[in-house]
Amino acid sequence: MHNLRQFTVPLQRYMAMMDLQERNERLFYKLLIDNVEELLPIVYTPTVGEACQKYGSIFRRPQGLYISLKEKGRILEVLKNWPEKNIQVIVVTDGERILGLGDLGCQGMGIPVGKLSLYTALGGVRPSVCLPITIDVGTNNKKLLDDEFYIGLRQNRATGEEYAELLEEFMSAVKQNYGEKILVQFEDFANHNAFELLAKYRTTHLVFNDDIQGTASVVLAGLIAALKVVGGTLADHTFLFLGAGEAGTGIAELIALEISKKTDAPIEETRKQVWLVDSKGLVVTSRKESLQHFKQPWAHEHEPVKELIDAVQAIKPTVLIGTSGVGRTFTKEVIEAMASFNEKPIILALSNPTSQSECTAEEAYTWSEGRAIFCSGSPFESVEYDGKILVPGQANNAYIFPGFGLGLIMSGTVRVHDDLLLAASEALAAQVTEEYYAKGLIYPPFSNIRKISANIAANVAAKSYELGLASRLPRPKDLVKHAESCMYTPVYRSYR
Ligand SMILES: O=C([O-])CC(=O)C(=O)O
Ligand SMILES: [Mg+2]
Repeated sequence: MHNLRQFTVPLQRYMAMMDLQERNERLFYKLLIDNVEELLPIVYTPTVGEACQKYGSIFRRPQGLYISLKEKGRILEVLKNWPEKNIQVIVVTDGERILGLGDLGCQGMGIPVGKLSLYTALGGVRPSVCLPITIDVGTNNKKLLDDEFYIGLRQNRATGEEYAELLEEFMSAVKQNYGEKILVQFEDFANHNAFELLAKYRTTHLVFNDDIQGTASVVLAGLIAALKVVGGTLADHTFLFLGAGEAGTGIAELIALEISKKTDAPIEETRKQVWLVDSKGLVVTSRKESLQHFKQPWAHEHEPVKELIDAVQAIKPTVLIGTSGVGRTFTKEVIEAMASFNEKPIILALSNPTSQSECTAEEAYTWSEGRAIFCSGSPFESVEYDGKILVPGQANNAYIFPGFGLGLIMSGTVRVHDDLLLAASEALAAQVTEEYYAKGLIYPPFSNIRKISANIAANVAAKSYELGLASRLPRPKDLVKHAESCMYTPVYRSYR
């Protein structure tokens, strides 16, 4: 840590950490676990975003497996080249929508690498069973195509049948090589592929889309916890999203599902409490024909509204959630409006990395006179307002996916069911203690993440056994203990 702290530029720390991961894996994980709050922003959001943007020029050696269009017809063979034979989790991207940074092509590899290092550090999944994969079908990022250091195929993205065939070959090769219970986490695919891939493979493979389902589970957990601070039930709230992509519609659906389960109202009804704004304005019935299919369930009866501020005024949400990937869109007017009709407005600026956040913590607190319950996707420092220190929460997927994955693996779960996501949310929310509520916090600190992950894993596994999706029998009696006993822990002997 002493050496690492000599570097003042976050990207240099990132590079030093990547070198360490290569040179001494145990020390890498020991450091990451013992200094998680300090190092998470380095190996993960926001620095990993910058690393992906500059991946070509900071490249030293490949950290994962690249599968390109050129390997079509030989993907199984390529998988067999990876030195580890026993793989349990794959995180795969095609780099088309890296965080809120857009198409970074092959340089998106930083994301699967970073996510899997959190599987190990936060969720205790052994490093040797993790495989980062980037599928290279080209990039439409002109700047990268012209960059002499770009590491991927220099062509525009393959689409349509060519793309679908490559993905199909990949998914079947993965199952053939690693078996039925290999967990495949889709990460940072563009909307137009993400929903389709999830729908296509969720019935035949153990797949999980972190941007749709992981984000949803984390945000739902925060909202369940927030009820303790603001009162009422989820059903009493009205939700407005800016951004109707993977995160927005994924969160919206899980909220509607949870309310439906709690109130016995049909989901078609509970969806009406959730409103989405996309780049063309409020998603309303009159736009239905022209909407992409994943937005259609959210087209409600309302006159057209173009601007976010007007939608906020018209809908009067209690919860405002930003998932647009576009920074600085929660303006002073928007936050002030939220604060004018809510005693404690819940404001979640989820877009990553920090540069894409819909507003800063300071803006949310200042413009709401210190009353907002604010969380962001990427971390923000505490803010002093009116003599008080206000601590923003980080509503980041990293709370859920490592524990969620551990729960699936340790129970031998064969398919991901939405109820498992709800189980993960409830387990995370249950980790927020009175002490945190009193400070207005709706997420526990990352310093407790290993314990949190064990609890999430246990609750997910319990639900999986209950639903008959878990193949590892007999079911352990104490699932929290079992989760802890499964977790990889880098230990050093003390000679003192
Ligand atoms: O990586 C993160 O911090 C969360 C995430 O999945 C994304 O923004 O795509
Ligand atoms: Mg992502």
